[in-house]
Amino acid sequence: ELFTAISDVEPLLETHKKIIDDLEDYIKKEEDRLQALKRHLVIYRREHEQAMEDIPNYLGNPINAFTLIKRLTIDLDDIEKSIEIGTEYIKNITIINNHANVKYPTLEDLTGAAQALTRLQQTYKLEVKDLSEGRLNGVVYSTPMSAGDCYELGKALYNEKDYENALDWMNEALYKYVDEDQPYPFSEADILEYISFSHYLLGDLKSAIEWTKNLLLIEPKHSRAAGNLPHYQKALQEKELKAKKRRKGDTGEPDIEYEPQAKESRSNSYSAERQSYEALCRGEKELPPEITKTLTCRYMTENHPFLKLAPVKMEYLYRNPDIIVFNDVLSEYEIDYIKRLAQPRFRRATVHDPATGELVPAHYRISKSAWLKDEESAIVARVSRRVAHITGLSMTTAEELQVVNYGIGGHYDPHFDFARKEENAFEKFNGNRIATVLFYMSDVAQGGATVFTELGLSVFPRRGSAVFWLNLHPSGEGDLATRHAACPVLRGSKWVCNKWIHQGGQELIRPCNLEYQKESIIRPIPQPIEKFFR
Ligand SMILES: O=C(O)CCC(=O)C(=O)O
Ligand SMILES: [Fe+2]
Repeated sequence: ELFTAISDVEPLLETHKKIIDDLEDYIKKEEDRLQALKRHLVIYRREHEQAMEDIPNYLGNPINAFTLIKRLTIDLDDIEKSIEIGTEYIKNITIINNHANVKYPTLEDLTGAAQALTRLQQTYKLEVKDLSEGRLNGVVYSTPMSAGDCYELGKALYNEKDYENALDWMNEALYKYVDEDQPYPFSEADILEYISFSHYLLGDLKSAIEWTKNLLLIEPKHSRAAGNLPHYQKALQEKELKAKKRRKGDTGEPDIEYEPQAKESRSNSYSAERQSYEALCRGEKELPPEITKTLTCRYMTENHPFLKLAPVKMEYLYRNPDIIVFNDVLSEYEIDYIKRLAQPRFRRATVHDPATGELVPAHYRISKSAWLKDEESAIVARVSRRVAHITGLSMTTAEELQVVNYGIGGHYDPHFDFARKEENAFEKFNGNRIATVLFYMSDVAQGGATVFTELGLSVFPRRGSAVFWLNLHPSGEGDLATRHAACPVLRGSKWVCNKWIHQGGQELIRPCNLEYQKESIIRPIPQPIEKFFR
């Protein structure tokens, strides 16, 4: 027993002190924990209220979509961890247990949203600073991103080996972290470590050394940094030695050096098509006057007797090859109906992975789509009939109606709609895709144009209109000038549906001929429609 001698009790005071310290420490941690949870609650509440004010507008903003996914993945994990270290009582109300029936995004979703943001950044030349402040093209659309948002975004990109973009976002995270004074599950040193390691992986040893030194200044005992520094320094020395030797011409090695990829060299290495695509997406290219002066518009009454009663507004967007837009060819009712029918069947666009033979999500095409049959709905059949009327082509071998919705940063890289000879596709359709009719079922607030990379033409979506072009020359050969793409959606949601018309059934309507040059799509009309109605 200790109490019998005061001297023996004395050590108890130490224990006592320890308990005070421990308890203080524990309470401080609990308070921090509750503080962090309260902070999450405030953000969730604030964002939810904003979202409910105007849901499509809120979710149509890529930054809001990203931060929503982040809140439901990374932040939710954080909250859960916080709660787990709490009492049994709190454990019993764990969020996930109680809401098993609601949807949660996955970490893949977070990565996807992060990649979408960098795609938008690159295509539309957006600055990290603007995005992180919630600005798109000069207008503020969302609450600024926090240091934590930027950090998680940087981390997702880093994990996808996109070190350039990871660096930009980590730098932004650092900038915000210093000002924010928030309890985060990561430290300033963690950000600095990502920055230095990204520099290293990009081959920029000098910057890697610089940033590792910064890290060691704020956390001198950081063991990985302390280990990496001499490694980087040695690598740099060797590299400089090699460079010196090479200048003298006595390395005996081939003259190749791994240089850090500068930003400029990155953008210069883009293919001409990529550059054309991005400029067109930004709406920066204008058609030359030789083309624009040939572009006319009129009411179309030919191709089918029905059009005499209901003429269609048609406008040339390009001549030879002819790209035509038909305005007001889908009604609001039809649009809503088609969207509602398609949505429950949506699947992510997939491709066959040649290595595994499995269907994997296609990176060149980020969207969800579904197919609708004429037989299942009078509305779908009506749309097919309308396509027949306005194009004058037979629908006997056309594909079903494809309905597509593009998500955050959704896009479709440059492609042809026709199958190349070697692809051997479309046998069951009696021939190649002779024509495309692409209906727009939404306006798009920013981005989302359909662009023709060979022609230098951008078409910005207009709800209810349809673009039409022939993919094949009269000889049946694919027309390379029809190469086109769907630009990433910057703000808003893009809905389209399309009808692909095949060669089979057109033998008498558009007999093929061996001339390579394509003729005009629409036959000349005898009289303008206005005369009928006057
Ligand atoms: O959505 C667009 O603007 C173009 C879509 C497209 O080219 C396609 O689905 O083949
Ligand atoms: Fe296409």
